[in-house]
Amino acid sequence: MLEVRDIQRSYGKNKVLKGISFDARPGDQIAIIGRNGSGKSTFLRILAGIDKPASGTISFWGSRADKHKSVFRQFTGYLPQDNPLLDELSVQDNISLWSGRGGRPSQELITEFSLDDILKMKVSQLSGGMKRRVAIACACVSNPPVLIMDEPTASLDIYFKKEIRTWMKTFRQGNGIIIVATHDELEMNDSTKVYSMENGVLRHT
Ligand SMILES: Nc1ncnc2c1ncn2[C@@H]1O[C@H](COP(=O)(O)OP(=O)(O)OP(=O)(O)O)[C@@H](O)[C@H]1O
Repeated sequence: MLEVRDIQRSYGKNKVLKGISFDARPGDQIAIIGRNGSGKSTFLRILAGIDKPASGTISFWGSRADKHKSVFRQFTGYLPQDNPLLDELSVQDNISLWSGRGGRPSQELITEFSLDDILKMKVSQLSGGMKRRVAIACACVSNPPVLIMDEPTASLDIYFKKEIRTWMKTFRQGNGIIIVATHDELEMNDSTKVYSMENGVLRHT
């Protein structure tokens, strides 16, 4: 269970988030849509613990995230909008870095994301779609119950889009929660709730 209450954030005089509140339950996919610059990425960074709100609270299964940094690490995987991978390292080294534990990624993760053939390749040698798939694998490496995804399929071809959407459905069927910022109608249609970010607040559509 994820509870978000009255999150506010400004950049200087620019009040970007004016009070964001919602709940999400296992199996939910919450889509956040909105115009460019409306604050979706700002909110997702706060949800992932990368950035701090000026006020408001986030709780994962009753644990207040602002009280303990480890709550974010335990409960969330985060896929940022831009490629978060280190291009000069191999796929395997990127995933190991993300896991924080070193060593080889689990066979389950390798199979799930079809990584076997590319494990030793440098990220710089991969296609954009494959980089996105590896970035999602990195976000999932510690098997988090909540996945925060910032435009996961933007710029992907229709085949990758379909595979990633199917994977997202499977993740939710396993009781995962997905919070996704998107401009993609199919991702909106897949979602259990769609909110629009307008003037710093979320409106149910
Ligand atoms: N680091 C920053 N410093 C100052 N202003 C920022 C910073 N990051 C974002 N902003 C501002 O906050 C507002 C929201 O930006 P944000 O990236 O969250 O929007 P978005 O909805 O994700 O946009 P897009 O759909 O284009 O990805 C914008 O006005 C942006 O200029």
